Amino acid sequence: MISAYSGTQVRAAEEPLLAAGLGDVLMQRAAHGLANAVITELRARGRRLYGTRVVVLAGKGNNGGDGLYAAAFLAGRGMRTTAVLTGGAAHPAALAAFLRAGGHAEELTGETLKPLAAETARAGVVIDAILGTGAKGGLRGSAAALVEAVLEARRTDGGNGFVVACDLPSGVNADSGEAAGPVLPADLTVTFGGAKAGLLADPGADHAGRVHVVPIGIEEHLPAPALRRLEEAELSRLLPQPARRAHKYSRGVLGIVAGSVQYPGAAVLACRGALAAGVGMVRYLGPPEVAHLVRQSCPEVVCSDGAVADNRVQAWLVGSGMGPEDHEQLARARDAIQSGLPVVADAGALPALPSKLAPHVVLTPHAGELAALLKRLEGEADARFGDREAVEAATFDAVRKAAGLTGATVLLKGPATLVAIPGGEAFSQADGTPWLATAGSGDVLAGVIGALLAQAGSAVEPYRFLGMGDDGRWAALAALGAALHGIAGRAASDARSGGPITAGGVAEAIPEIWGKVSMLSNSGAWKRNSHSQPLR
Ligand SMILES: NC(=O)C1=CN([C@@H]2O[C@H](COP(=O)(O)OP(=O)(O)OC[C@H]3O[C@@H](n4cnc5c(N)ncnc54)[C@H](O)[C@@H]3O)[C@@H](O)[C@H]2O)[C@@H](O)CC1
Ligand SMILES: [K+]
Repeated sequence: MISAYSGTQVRAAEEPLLAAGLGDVLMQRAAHGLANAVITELRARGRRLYGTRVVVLAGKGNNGGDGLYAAAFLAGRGMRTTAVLTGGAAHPAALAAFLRAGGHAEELTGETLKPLAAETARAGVVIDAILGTGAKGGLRGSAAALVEAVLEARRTDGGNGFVVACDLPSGVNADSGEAAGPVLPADLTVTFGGAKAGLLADPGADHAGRVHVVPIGIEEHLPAPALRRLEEAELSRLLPQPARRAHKYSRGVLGIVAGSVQYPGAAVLACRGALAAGVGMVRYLGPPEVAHLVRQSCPEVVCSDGAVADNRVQAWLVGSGMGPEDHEQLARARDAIQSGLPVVADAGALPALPSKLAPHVVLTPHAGELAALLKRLEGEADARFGDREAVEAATFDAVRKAAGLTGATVLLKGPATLVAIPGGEAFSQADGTPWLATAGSGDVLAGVIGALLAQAGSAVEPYRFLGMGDDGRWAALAALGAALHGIAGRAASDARSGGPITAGGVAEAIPEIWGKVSMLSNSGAWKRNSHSQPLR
């Protein structure tokens, strides 16, 4: 699991070591980690160190100090290093070490801005160390102008140097991932002590590139993370396996209220997602025309046009492919949401939610749907997240706000899918491929999460190892669903040499992904499925 922290959490964890006079030691560890990452990257690209040009953009704080010490180390390895001092001053000891190592420093002024931007754009390696966790707002003034000029120079002259962000891309908010000003997108972010939450939430995640965490000795002082990302070991642990004496009802029955005469395919895809994700049985409730199509495509599904109360299920999925005119389906969706059972509320169910929900209700909006929901809840006049762009500019804040206002677990779909519960605990999963942005993909995801809710029952024990409160299990299941869906999408595309995929193709890829992931033990070794018989 990747654990990510707010800037404040990391700074608090540094406090005891700073008080013990270890500030410079921490900085040296960070700088070594950064320099080593640059060397590893150059070697992986088959580039020699000696003579390669490095430009470090160094702010006046400790982030700039890390960058300068790292550049000093690289200068010692024969790299040609220039420091651009963006804040009119620099960390004194780090600058002295950099100059001693043979580095060359330039002040950023109105006159030097253009040539320094051109030099940065041409450099083989750029270390972005303007701002770190001490940033207040985005890049401003001459540092902002420099980054804009570098971006422009790269656009026009095609510079393709490798950009490494020191701790986080400068101007990205460490807590939220927001970027109020220009940002130099990184190929790699080398972050210290623990990942910052803003590196796992868009738009910060988009700017961060790959994220590499360098331990610096503060780890034991870190609190529970602000954001978690499940990796294969946790996914393997969370995936349910049928008991030897399981029957279809004990394995979980999912009721699906989805699709409409206008969008019948959504019902089919939600059913296919659910069937692929291990549920014992799917019951479909909807208009006869849609039920007919569901029966044709998924003969495993039991269809009816009856009432929610007449169907014994362990969880519901409601809303995919439904519109405001589908009164009968919306009435069923409301009944399901009020049943007290775990529910996935998707698409058409989102505008019709009751005002107070609980974390066993999992909302699955995309950015546009989340904006509409927040606009309704916050009131049009005060809405900070009035449109899709506002949500996309601050995804982590938006999803936490929605969880807080509704009381539900909220999953915001995107390249980094975020899941939050009202208490603030959250997950970020980025397992997929941009090919997943295809019609019907969300219906499959809703089906997968519904299936996981149906299989989970009310048990809390299997989730304890995540170190979250009991309500966190709903978010964990939603994150597990997002991960399965993402990995399956990637596998489906890989099977076509990286080509496009369809929503149906994602559903088809899920069982094999499930099998592969569930056979990975926590130590990363292969294990036997719990239901398989020992071979003698
Ligand atoms: N505190 C520690 O013990 C450690 C800190 N480390 C590094 O230190 C960084 C944090 O250092 P600092 O607290 O000095 O903060 P930063 O280096 O992030 O920046 C602080 C400086 O930038 C200015 N500033 C803030 N917002 C600005 C904006 N929007 N535009 C222009 N200037 C702005 C501030 O006035 C201040 O002078 C971390 O990101 C990490 O890289 C590491 O060396 C590890 C140890
Ligand atoms: K930085």
